[in-house]
Amino acid sequence: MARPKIALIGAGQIGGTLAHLTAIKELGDVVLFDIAEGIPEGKALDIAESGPAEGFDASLKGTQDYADIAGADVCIVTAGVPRKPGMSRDDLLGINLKVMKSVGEGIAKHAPDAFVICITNPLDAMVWALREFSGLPHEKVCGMAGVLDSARFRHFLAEEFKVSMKDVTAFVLGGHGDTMVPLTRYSTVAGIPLPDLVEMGWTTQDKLDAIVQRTRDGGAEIVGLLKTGSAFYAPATSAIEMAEAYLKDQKRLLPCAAYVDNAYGLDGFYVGVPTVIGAGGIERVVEIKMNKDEQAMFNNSVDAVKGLVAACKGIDETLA
Ligand SMILES: NC(=O)c1ccc[n+]([C@@H]2O[C@H](COP(=O)([O-])OP(=O)(O)OC[C@H]3O[C@@H](n4cnc5c(N)ncnc54)[C@H](O)[C@@H]3O)[C@@H](O)[C@H]2O)c1
Ligand SMILES: O=C(O)C[C@H](O)C(=O)O
Repeated sequence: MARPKIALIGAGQIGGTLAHLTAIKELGDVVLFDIAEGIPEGKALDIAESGPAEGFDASLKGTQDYADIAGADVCIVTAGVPRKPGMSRDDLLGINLKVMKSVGEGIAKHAPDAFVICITNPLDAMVWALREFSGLPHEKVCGMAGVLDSARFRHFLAEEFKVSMKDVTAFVLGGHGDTMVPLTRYSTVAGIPLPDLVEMGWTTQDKLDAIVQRTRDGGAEIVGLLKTGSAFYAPATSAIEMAEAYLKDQKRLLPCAAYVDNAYGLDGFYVGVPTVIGAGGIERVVEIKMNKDEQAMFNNSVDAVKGLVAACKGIDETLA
């Protein structure tokens, strides 16, 4: 049986890391696409040359031709521009919307059966636009953010509690922006919810609040340190977790930006929610019960994404 084909649209910091992880984990053969001549070819060759020492079987090809992604099983989209210190993700909307148009058309023409994971920011609006431009089924187009934001939350919690991050679970829902919603009641250490851990004296409410805020600012913290771009190791690893869930039909329950219809009070809208990812793509949107405060934070986040989607429609009339 042929190996799965993974097309990576964008061969920058995340694209290159995705290619490396895909090869090391032997998820399939890789096509790295980018408009920058030489970059995808150079990264593909460099990673391929690491194969003998690492011991993986995967072919890697760099290209500027969308025809090379033909028949891809998975497309992961990072094409576009990252933010710099002082910018918000939303400042990228105009420039990256144009990129989503060409990428959506390329995927529609050459890989219409692929499971598509968008990473480009501002995430929730870009995944919506990518789906519109590509015309692919909603369950085959999603965005990566919740896995990353939850991983950051888990890391900070594991440090605070001095326990293995393997035992920490967390859910961050809503849009991937300043309004994201880290849900403390649904985040646990080995099944013990965070509010109980506060009562047990493992931490204080103030410290937990600070960790929640650090999670919300997680992307900006890395941008402030790197200065020339944004995070790429954890984002790539998070997207690979989603791609693997699809390719191996794992039925993982992962938070991601998915098309929500008839749940969470939404009627056909992309935002971060818990989903089940398997061979069918986004097989299920899981509607969890929220209390009044959680619902208010979620609604606030949805409103922020609605504003960005409206801005997209204002820029490109084919989306209106
Ligand atoms: N969703 C998330 O959680 C998350 C996390 C980190 C970064 N991001 C976003 O991911 C995107 C990529 O980040 P990065 O660090 O890899 O950036 P990068 O600048 O290193 O790479 C982007 C690549 O896209 C290419 N590109 C630009 N226009 C293109 C087009 N029309 N077609 C194909 N390729 C094109 C560029 O040549 C470049 O190589 C940014 O928008 C960033 O904000 C999102
Ligand atoms: O913060 C950014 O600009 C990149 C990404 O969205 C992140 O959360 O790391």
